[in-house]
Amino acid sequence: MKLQLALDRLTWDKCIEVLNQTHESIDIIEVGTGVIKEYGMAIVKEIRKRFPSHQIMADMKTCDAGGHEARQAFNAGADITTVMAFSSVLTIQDTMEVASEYEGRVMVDLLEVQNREKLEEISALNVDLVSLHVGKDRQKKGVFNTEMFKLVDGFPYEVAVAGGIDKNTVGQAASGNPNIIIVGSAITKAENYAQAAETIRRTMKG
Ligand SMILES: O=C([C@H](O)CO)[C@H](O)[C@H](O)COP(=O)(O)O
Repeated sequence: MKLQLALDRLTWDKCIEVLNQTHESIDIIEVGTGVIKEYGMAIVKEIRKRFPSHQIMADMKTCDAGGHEARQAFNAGADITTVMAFSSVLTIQDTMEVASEYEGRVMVDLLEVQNREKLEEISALNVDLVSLHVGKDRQKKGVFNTEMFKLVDGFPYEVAVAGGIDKNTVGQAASGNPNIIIVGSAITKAENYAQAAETIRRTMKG
């Protein structure tokens, strides 16, 4: 089970500061959508340069122009890019094709998806990695909970989970045995980033 740190709503310097203090506790660095909107692919390139042995996910949250956006992410040094499950199948297909050209991966973000038909539809596109995700705004009504695993039950996907997970809830999230646990604010808003990341990592490993 891997720990992915999501860098969201942070300045360039703060992203680097948080990573300098947490890199030993995390497996995957997520360059968040808002950070990419602020600084473009330059920040993905910078993080690639500074952390050459970490996996990097560019959270592009692509919903159209899949091929183009995937190319942007992989050219900048990302290993994984994201595409929204509600996008056209053609967008997901184009994203997948470019990923295979770069030997990269695609995480399909299931934000707001509630029906398993969508899961059937994307499995025909060779998608192998999805995220069960409670979005930032939706978190006002509740964070990630284990009921959400039902959506992917029986499908062969690798699964990531995200949405307000912290040191108190990471054990519960880990109980569903996801492949990746994504944590953002619980680390980036902590007083001591290193300690917060290490506590979460130790708790999820049981
Ligand atoms: O993708 C994310 C979300 O849409 C924020 O823009 C986050 O990376 C994900 O939700 C994890 O962050 P936290 O919810 O702060 O743990």
